[in-house]
Amino acid sequence: MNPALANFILKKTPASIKNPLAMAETQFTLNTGAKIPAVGLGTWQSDPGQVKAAVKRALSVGYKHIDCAYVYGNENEVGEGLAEAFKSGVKREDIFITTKLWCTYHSRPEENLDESLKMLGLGYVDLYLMHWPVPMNPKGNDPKFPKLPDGSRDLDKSWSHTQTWIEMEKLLKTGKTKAIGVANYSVPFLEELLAAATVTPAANQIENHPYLPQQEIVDFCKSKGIHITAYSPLGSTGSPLFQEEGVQEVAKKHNVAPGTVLLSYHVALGHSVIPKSVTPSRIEENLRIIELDSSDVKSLQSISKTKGITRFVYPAFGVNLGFPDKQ
Ligand SMILES: NC(=O)C1=CN([C@@H]2O[C@H](COP(=O)(O)OP(=O)(O)OC[C@H]3O[C@@H](n4cnc5c(N)ncnc54)[C@H](OP(=O)(O)O)[C@@H]3O)[C@@H](O)[C@H]2O)C=CC1
Ligand SMILES: O=C[C@H](O)[C@@H](O)[C@@H](O)[C@H](O)C(=O)O
Repeated sequence: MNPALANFILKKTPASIKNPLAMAETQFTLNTGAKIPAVGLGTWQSDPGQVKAAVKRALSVGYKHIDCAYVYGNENEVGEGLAEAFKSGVKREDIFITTKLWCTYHSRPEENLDESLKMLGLGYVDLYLMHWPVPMNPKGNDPKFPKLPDGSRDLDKSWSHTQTWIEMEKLLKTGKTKAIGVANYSVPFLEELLAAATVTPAANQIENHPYLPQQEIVDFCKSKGIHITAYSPLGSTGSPLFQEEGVQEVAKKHNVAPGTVLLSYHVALGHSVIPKSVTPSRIEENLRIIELDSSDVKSLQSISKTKGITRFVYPAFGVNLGFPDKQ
């Protein structure tokens, strides 16, 4: 452990909180039998110029899990950070790397995975996710965000997300990914996928926090053995959930920062969580996970009943993705 961090934890940890770093080392078991670390570093909107240092820092202070995506446009730099971490002794087999298939590659998952692996400088990833269940035109006017003349996203209506999944299943035999999963799947989309699937997704990565509990998809995934990874746990850009009074109350009770509560909440639920930061002190801070009791969890889960539902990430695909708050 980084001595500076150990010192920080010792000084800041009230006696009632048992070893928050050990809590951050929690792992969950996927339906493949592999372990996924509870806490990972997010990399969306982590600028080139910053993300290499962020990845290096994270791995040096104890992160074992990095969340990436082709569409983030920074996998090259994430790869540089990984390479430096490997040089300083981190072992590939000790860390868990997720990346994601972008929408314009739905009919060509292996091609997109190969591009990500090349940029990341890896021979395999631990988890490959379908980023959104929405195929976009692979031959449109932009390789990532093709648009129609009216400005709307150019979707590939000749291809279905279930076909994409069947193509993704084939990746398991290549050894280029250890597991496959989905992201941004609602119950109706997941039902459709499962009806066509031979392999049950290992994970569903969804937006999840006290303003968006998504209990219906969380329960559905649990019933099917699909692990939940919570994205935008702090409310995404600018971490707006730090200002939420209900979160602050629980933070005050435990004498920790609101971020610790927002992250510990998912670990208490048995979910992984992937906060993004490029700020060294925050990267370290986000490894602090405490044990929340059931009354804390209940009070965090009830916040949206009074404050309403807020979904921070909902790209304008122009498609009904089946989430109840968007009907
Ligand atoms: N599958 C999908 O479609 C999606 C996946 N994701 C994944 O989830 C990750 C996390 O979600 P994201 O939307 O980035 O948002 P987060 O909820 O992780 O919030 C990130 C923001 O919070 C700030 N922040 C981080 N830690 C702290 C802290 N301790 N105190 C104060 N502020 C803090 C960051 O600032 P700074 O960096 O400047 O420190 C940044 O502005 C993404 O990076 C990505 O990997 C996210 C969205 C969609
Ligand atoms: O992972 C992060 C998000 O899903 C992000 O990739 C999308 O919101 C993308 O910017 C889009 O506009 O479709």
